[in-house]
Amino acid sequence: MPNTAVENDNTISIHPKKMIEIIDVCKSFDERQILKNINLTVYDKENLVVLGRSGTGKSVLIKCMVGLLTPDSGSIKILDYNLTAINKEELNELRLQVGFSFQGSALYDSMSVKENLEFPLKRNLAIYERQKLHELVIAALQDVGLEHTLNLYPAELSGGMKKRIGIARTLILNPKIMLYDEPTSGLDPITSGEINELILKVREKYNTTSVIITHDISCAREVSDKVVALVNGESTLQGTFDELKKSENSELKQFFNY
Ligand SMILES: Nc1ncnc2c1ncn2[C@@H]1O[C@H](COP(=O)(O)OP(=O)(O)OP(=O)(O)O)[C@@H](O)[C@H]1O
Repeated sequence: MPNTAVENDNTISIHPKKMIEIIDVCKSFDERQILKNINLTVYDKENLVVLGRSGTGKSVLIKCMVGLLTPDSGSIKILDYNLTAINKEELNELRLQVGFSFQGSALYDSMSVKENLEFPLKRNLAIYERQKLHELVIAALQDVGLEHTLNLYPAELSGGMKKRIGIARTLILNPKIMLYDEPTSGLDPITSGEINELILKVREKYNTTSVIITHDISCAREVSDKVVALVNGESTLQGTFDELKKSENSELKQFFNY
């Protein structure tokens, strides 16, 4: 993790930069409380995995982090933006710096891979020059090892390829933070392993800070610096993968023994 060194007389103190800070976030739907006092901090270039069973509120949490849902209480600070007091213009600025890789890849079926990748460049960065678009699309495809799919359509891609193209489409805007929602769901173990490698490669190349939402234990083990387990909507279990593996919490034990 890179640190900011602050020199003060003869002493050097090290302050890792906070990229995401979530304090006491609660969210309910009707009478049902999904998130209960969630607290977590993600530092620069850190990979935080949010681990939890289906329906524990992992996607609700990630949606709160990009302003798609509003928490009932608590605060969310991302980069220098306070999401609980953000205006529309600032939210748009923030969204340019936060790449959200959706669970289902969210590719447009009627567009080729090339058109899918050009879309955010045109819409978000107003880049229309053909040569520039081509260079950026090829570079993003090279990053995920899929240059040869340029003219294919989503229906012609495997599940793993779709996930990679979804990541390329997010990376093309050069975000500071990557949010991955279930990056390995529905994939075989070998393809999942390739996606895990890609997540690590993305961090190295782009210096991204990442939040990875998953219920895939192998993914958590491979990519995490830190893990937060959501159990009954609470984030009380936090630590490294090995620390959480030793937890006596019965739900977490079942997870690790699965
Ligand atoms: N917009 C919504 N309105 C009402 N209930 C919702 C809404 N979004 C999510 N929920 C509920 O919140 C709970 C948590 O959903 P969420 O999608 O966050 O689970 P998850 O942990 O991501 O599960 P999975 O691993 O299966 O994707 C579910 O019971 C879901 O029905």
